[in-house]
Amino acid sequence: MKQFFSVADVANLPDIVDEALRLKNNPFVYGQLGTHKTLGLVFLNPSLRTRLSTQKAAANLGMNVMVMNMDKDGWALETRDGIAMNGTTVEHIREAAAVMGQYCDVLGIRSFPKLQDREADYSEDLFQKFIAYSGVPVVSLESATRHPLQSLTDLITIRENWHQSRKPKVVMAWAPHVKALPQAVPNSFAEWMCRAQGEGMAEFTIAHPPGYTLSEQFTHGATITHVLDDALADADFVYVKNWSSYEDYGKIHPVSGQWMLNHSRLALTNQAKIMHCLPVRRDVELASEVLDSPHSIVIQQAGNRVWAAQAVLKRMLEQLSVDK
Ligand SMILES: NCCC[C@H](NC(=O)CCC(=O)O)C(=O)O
Ligand SMILES: NC(=O)OP(=O)(O)O
Repeated sequence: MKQFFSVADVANLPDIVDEALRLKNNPFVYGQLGTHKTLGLVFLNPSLRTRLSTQKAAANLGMNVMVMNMDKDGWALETRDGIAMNGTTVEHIREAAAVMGQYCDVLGIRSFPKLQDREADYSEDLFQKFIAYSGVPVVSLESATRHPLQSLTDLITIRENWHQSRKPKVVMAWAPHVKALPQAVPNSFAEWMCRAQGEGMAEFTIAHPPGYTLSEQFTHGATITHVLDDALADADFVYVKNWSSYEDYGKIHPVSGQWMLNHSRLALTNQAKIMHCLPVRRDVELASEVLDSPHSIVIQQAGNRVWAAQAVLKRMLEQLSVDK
């Protein structure tokens, strides 16, 4: 594996899920694989889970890790070509990424969308330039349009919590929020679940209010409804997430009806397990009574971030030794 940006970078979905679960049972079995290899984690936005779980995964593989909070500690980064840098930006991504590639064998980068210009965000310009100029394998720590380490984690967590022979019904339910959030997490979850559905691993439904349709490139094959209660009927897993509008890009539209999942809504489901990538705003996105109930698997889900990251880094390290 030379990059981890989308589900398309995974050749065999069941294989990587199985491998992550084997690593969970036996975390240190590849403890020498990363000896004398350095992982650089570059953050242009805040993070708790991604930062700590990826560091821990790398440590389990014997790697050294360096973390750079580029937004706070780095020089202001320029990504545009063909302009004189006579303003506030100090260092061009051409040099910055290339220099980090000199110090690191694998790089991870987190870069959220600005939510102002859809075409610019969805071009993934910064991420693609980072890959192009760093010259080393790059793993997404959440880009403008996707969060693949989260989505792999989500698949692992569903697998761990499903013991029946029929396919689980997985519902991604839009939830309210006070500010405009990226579509990266829901795009990515949809992209991974549509692939899983295509491979007979699940049935996937998305429920959102009118005006919150995601780009079809991520949701192709999913059942989509504007009626939350219809979606919740017989659901085995409910993945709660807010996102801002893709159509009226980055905007929040007023919604009618009650979209926050609470106990009475939960009663419509098949005793569903409740998932959220976190951080979650209690009693805005999701009722505390649900978060604090045995239905919630959000902490287990966050814990599984380690094994997703470890499975991905392991594959990148194996590729490095092939390319050597
Ligand atoms: N990495 C996980 C989610 C990150 C981001 N959430 C946030 O920015 C929450 C901010 C707040 O609640 O103010 C998102 O939804 O894409
Ligand atoms: N779920 C997730 O990516 O969390 P952080 O933003 O804290 O890394």
